[in-house]
Amino acid sequence: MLLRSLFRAVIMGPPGSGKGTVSSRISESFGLQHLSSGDMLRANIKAKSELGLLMKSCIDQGQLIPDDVMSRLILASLREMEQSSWLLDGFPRTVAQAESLDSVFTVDTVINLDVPFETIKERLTSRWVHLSSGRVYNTDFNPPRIPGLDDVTGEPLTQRDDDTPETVTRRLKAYETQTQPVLEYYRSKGVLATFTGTETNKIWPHVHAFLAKKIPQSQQVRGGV
Ligand SMILES: Nc1nc2c(ncn2[C@@H]2O[C@H](COP(=O)(O)OP(=O)(O)O)[C@@H](O)[C@H]2O)c(=O)[nH]1
Ligand SMILES: Nc1ncnc2c1ncn2[C@@H]1O[C@H](COP(=O)(O)OP(=O)(O)O)[C@@H](O)[C@H]1O
Repeated sequence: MLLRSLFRAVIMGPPGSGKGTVSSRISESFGLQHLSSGDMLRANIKAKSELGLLMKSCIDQGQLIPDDVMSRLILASLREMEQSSWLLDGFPRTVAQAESLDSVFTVDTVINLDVPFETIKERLTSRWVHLSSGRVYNTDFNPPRIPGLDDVTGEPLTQRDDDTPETVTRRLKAYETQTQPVLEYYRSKGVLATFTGTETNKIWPHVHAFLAKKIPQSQQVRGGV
């Protein structure tokens, strides 16, 4: 068997900062497996499990899911990806979650998308998603080829129940109070890399150049941006 070193990364940033969009580009360029906490939660909700109902009520109110539930869910998935290089998107969102991740895995790098709140609010109300794949569109930035339909499957796109202006305000508040301390946690460990800007297409080349230096050449799928 060919042994190679594994690379484990986390992507952080306020809701709507472009984590999902940048994660897709990172997976495509560097072959990291993308695990999105929000996509996992929405899959649980769609399956209508009892836990899914609890999750939906938290999400729709713009609140975080309790740490113990969240850590169990994510760590179970990561244990199944023991042999993979991965990119975690949306987890950890609290210092307690970061500590539980740390107790099992070493995070090599944390990419922090630093996008102003004013920029984000407009984006989220024009976000459209394909629920089962997690593909994300925007009526201004990256519209689907046929309005309202997913480019790959042709299935209808939907808007998220938590992308209303009121819930976005609550999510940004939760980010400030509960998630920003996680940035400090990773900064003190020396693994935080912050990318500031208002446009994903301008931020992305910097993220690409940064990762190209960190990830062994053998793991990179494509060279270009
Ligand atoms: N106008 C604009 N929209 C963007 C940009 N980058 C991403 N988006 C859109 O903003 C919304 C939020 O992006 P997403 O990647 O889902 O962010 P996340 O919530 O951090 O995962 C989506 O509808 C994206 O298509 C950008 O540079 N400009
Ligand atoms: N790590 C987490 N801890 C607690 N709640 C979470 C976590 N990840 C996602 N959620 C819940 O799911 C919602 C949507 O998350 P996500 O899809 O990552 O949205 P966004 O990328 O727009 O911030 C969050 O507002 C929160 O209620």
